[in-house]
Amino acid sequence: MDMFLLVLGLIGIIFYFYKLVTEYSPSEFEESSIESFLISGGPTKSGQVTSQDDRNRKDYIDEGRQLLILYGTEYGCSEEVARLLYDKIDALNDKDEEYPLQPRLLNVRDFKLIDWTHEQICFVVISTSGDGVPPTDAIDFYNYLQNTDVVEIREMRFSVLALGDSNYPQFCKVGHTLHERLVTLGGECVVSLTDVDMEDWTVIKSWLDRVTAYLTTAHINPSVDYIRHGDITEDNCSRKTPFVATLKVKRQLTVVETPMDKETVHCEFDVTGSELTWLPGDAVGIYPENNRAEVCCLVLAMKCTGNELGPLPASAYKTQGTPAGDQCLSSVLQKYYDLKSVKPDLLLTLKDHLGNSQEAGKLELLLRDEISKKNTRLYGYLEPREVVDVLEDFPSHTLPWQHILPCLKALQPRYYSIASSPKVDKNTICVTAAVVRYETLGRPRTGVTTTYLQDRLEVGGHCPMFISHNPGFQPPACRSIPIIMIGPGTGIAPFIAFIQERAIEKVSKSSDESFGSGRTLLYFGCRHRDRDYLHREHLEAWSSSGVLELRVAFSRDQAHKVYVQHLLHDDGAQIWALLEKEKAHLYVCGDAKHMAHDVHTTLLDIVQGQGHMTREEAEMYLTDLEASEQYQKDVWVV
Ligand SMILES: Cc1cc2nc3c(=O)[nH]c(=O)nc-3n(C[C@H](O)[C@H](O)[C@H](O)COP(=O)(O)O)c2cc1C
Repeated sequence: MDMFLLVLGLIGIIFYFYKLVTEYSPSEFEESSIESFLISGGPTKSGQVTSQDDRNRKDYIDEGRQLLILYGTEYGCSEEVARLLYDKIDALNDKDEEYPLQPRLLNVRDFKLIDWTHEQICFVVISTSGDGVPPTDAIDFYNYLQNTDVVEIREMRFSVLALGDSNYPQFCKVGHTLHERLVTLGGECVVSLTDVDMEDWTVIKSWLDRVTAYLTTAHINPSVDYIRHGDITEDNCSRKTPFVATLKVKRQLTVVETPMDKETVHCEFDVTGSELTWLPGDAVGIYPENNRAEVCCLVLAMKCTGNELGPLPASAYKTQGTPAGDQCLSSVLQKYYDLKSVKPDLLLTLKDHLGNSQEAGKLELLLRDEISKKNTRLYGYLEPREVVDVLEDFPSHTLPWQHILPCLKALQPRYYSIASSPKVDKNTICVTAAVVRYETLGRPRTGVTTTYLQDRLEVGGHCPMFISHNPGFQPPACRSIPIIMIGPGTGIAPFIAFIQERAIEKVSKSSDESFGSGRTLLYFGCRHRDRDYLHREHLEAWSSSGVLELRVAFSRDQAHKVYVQHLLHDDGAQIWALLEKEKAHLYVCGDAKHMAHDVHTTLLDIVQGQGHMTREEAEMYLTDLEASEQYQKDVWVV
C-alpha cells in the first residue's frame, strides 16, 4: 500500500510540475487528461450519471407519496440545501416500499406549475437578498403569495428554512415573511422555522435531520406526479444557463507599485447575440474559474493525478460549450468547486480515513465539541484554511476523491454592479472590480473572481455570465428628479451607468425641452488623486460638460483624512434642500463595513440640523425615506 502511495505521489509531483511549467488552454488541459485516461483504461462508467442528467429532477410515473421541495436562491446555497434534502428523502425509501416517497424539486421561479390542491407537504429553502428582498427569481412567487389568497394551502404541511446573514438588519426577512404567510393561509408548520446565519452548515444539517425524522412517520396519501420537468424552459441567459461572453477590453484603473496599493480592474464584455437585458443598477453574475496552479496543489493533496473522470456536480451551470458526459477531475475542480471555504463535513469524512494516530488525535480534538459556529476551536481552525490546507494537515489520509467532492461547496458566481448603460451600447457589459489578495497562515490567498478577471482571463477569452436584476436600486424614471449618488471606491460602478443615461438625456434635452433638468450629484472617494481615482477621465469630462456635479474626497492626499461623509457634511444645507424641497433620490453604493454607517450618521446629522429636529425625529425621517424609493442602498458586507 505504501509503495502504491509513493508511486501515486511521484506521478502527482511530475504532473504538478509539468502543469506549472506548461501553459495549457482549458481544452488542451481536458484533452490531455482524457487521452491519458483512455491509455490507462480507467474505471468502468456503467450506471454513472452524466453531466446532462439532473438526478434531482425525476418525472415519476408510478403513484407515490409526493412532497414538494421549493428553493429560492440568489447565490446558490439554498439550491444546494434543497438538493441535499432531495437526496436525503430519496435515501429514506427502501426498495420494497409500495408507495415510495417522491420528492420533487422546483425553483420557486416555476411556481406557476404548482397545483396547490395536489400538495400535502412542502419544504421551502429561501434566502434574503439585497436589503431584505427575495432573490430575483423568487420575487414573483413572493408577491403572488403575499397578494393572493391561495385557499388550497389550507392544511398543507410545511417548513421554511430561511437563509441569511445577521450582519444585515433585515435578517432572514424573506423566510420569516413566507412562513407567516403560509400560517395565515392555514398551513400547518411541522418543523419549526429555522434561520441559517452565513451558511452555517450545522444549523442546515439539524433542519435536514428534523425534516427527514418527521417524514419517517408522516402520513402522505399516495398520488401521481403532475409536474413534468421537460415543460420547464430555462431562460437562455439565466444563472443555470449563462451566456458565454467575450472579454474585449481590460484596463487597470489604479497605479499599483507596492502591495499596499489598491488594484482595480475594468473589464468590457461583448455580449452580442445574447438575450441579456439590463437597467442601470442591475448586476452581472460572473462564473469564474479557479487558479490552475491551486487546482494542481489540491489534486496532489487529494492523492490523485487529476485525470480521474467524474460527473459534473448536479448544481453545475450549463453552457453551449459544456461537454456531455464525465470530465477529468482537474477540470471539474477548476470550474465547479469552491476550493476556498471548507465545510466541517470534510473533517467528519476524514475521521475514518486516517493512517496516523497523531493526526487522528488532532482531528478528534477538533471534532470533540459540538459542530457549530459556536465551537471556536473548530471554526478558528477552518476559517483561515482552504481545502488544500486541511488535506495537507492530514497527510496520512486515504480518502478517495469520490468521497471528497461531496464535502466541497459548489463554486458560485460572483455579482458585480454593471458599470455601463445599455443605451450607450446594448452589446457591452462593463464591470469595475477591486482585486482581492491577502495572506493567511503564511500563504498568499486570492479572491477567485477578481484574480480570474485580473490575472487569468485574457482579452478574447470567454466567460459565462447572466444578469441579476436589482429593482430596489434604480434611477428615477422621471428625468426631472435630482439624484444624489454616494459611491466611494468600486461603489462608483453602477453610477457610471446612471450618469451615462443622464448624459444621453442631456443631449436629447437640448432638442426637446420636455426633458426635465434634475441635478446629478456624485460624491466619490478614494485614497489619492493620482493613484486610485477610478474613471477619472470620464467623471471629469462629465463634470466639465455640465452633466455632473462632482465632489471627490481624497482621504490620504493631505495630513487629515477626508471621506465622502465630510463632503456631505459640508454640503448639508444643499442636501437637505434637495431631499426636502425637490424630492431628490439618494443612492448609496459600496462596502458596508464603515462607509454606509458613516454616511447614514452624517445624513442623520444633516436632517437633524437643517430640519431643526430632535435626533429621534431625524431617525424617523430617515426611516421613512428609506421605506420610500427616495433612499436606495446597494451595500455589501465585507
Ligand atoms: C448583496 C447581498 C445582500 C444581502 N442581503 C441580506 C439581507 O438583507 N438579509 C439577510 O438576512 N441576508 C442577506 N444576505 C445574505 C444572504 O441571504 C446569504 O448569503 C445566503 O446564504 C445566500 O443564500 P443563497 O445562496 O441561496 O442566495 C445578503 C447577501 C448579499 C451578497
